[in-house]
Amino acid sequence: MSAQRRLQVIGNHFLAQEAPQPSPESLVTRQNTAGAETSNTNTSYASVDGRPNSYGRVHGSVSREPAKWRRIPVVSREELTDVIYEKAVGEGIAKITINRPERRNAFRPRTVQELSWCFSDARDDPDVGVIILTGAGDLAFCSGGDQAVRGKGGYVGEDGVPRLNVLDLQIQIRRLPKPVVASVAGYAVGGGHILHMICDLTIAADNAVFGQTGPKVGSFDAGYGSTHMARLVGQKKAREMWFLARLYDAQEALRMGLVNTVVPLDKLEEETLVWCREMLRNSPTALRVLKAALNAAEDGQAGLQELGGNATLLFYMSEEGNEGRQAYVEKRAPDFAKFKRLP
Ligand SMILES: CC(C)(COP(=O)(O)OP(=O)(O)OC[C@H]1O[C@@H](n2cnc3c(N)ncnc32)[C@H](O)[C@@H]1OP(=O)(O)O)[C@@H](O)C(=O)NCCC(=O)NCCSC(=O)CCC(=O)c1ccccc1C(=O)O
Repeated sequence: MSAQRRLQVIGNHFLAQEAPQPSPESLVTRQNTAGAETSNTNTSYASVDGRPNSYGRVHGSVSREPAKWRRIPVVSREELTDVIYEKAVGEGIAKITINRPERRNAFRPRTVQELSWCFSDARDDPDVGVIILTGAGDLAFCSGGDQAVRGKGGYVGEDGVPRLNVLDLQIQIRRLPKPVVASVAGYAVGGGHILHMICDLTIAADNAVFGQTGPKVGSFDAGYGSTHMARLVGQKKAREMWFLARLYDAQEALRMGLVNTVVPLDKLEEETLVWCREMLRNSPTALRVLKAALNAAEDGQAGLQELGGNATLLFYMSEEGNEGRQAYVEKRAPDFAKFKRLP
């Protein structure tokens, strides 16, 4: 441990002991003004006596400071028009913003293509540990497919080809080996609702509105959009959401298990950053394998392939895995006998 880090840890220990202790009430789940449950926004950990436990003493609390965003205007050699892509300076957070507020951030094929490029960049960047997906402005996260460019076989881009390329994007987010957090203000409806559901976590502003509109406009998602929804909210509620195509406010979405927390609109980015920073403190491999495992429970053979890929990655990083490769390169028999067969 570096001297600087050691000093910081010792400092945190004393700070935690000497700082005014949060009251037990501030540590438990609170009621917001609407009377519904919101998760604690203090980022204190629950503790038996209201005092920070040893983890809290060592690590201190998570910063609520705004991030300093660096904009990346060109990705995959393409200038972004429909999406804003940013990375937080000095911390492993990437933010991808759907930027068509005049259409409530509806996506057209180009939007989806740009989102895919950004997610791909964030996946490949070893300094990025968590990715935020959000929408420009306060009125919408995303209102789904842009109905103005919907043709007979899908959404039509400049090349004139009809596409449903958002389905590929859903799979990309699902399989991305880093947490993806939806930060939702305003409407998350139609295909936009599916995008937030496919993200690993959803932080909702108190003005957020959720729901499927497909059956009202002649569309449906019989893939993740319905089956993953049923895993989140249960079969009855999923059928209600799709068959009636009603819209639900943020508190209702929280009660249904569609979102992780609800915060005041002006705290949305702050709270999203806190959740990201908290995850960034944790083992990236643990998060990666957990995401793959949770996916595998739902995704059949494709999910097992993803989980299996993680097992292979870890094996390639092990001495035993390298002994096999090294022996082949050196044209000798591998000595696997030296590796213990653990129970
Ligand atoms: C989102 C609204 C409820 C917001 O209402 P409001 O605040 O009153 O704003 P408006 O005045 O309605 O909207 C402002 C402006 O934006 C235009 N707009 C909004 N949404 C869209 C949209 N989706 N497409 C095109 N344009 C949109 C609106 O027309 C206004 O423009 P003006 O020029 O000022 O008139 C409300 O806007 C609303 O209900 N929007 C439509 C929501 C909707 O039905 N979305 C499509 C659902 S279907 C879908 O997303 C399928 C997606 C898909 O590709 C798919 C297909 C198959 C399988 C899976 C998928 C998948 O996505 O997963």
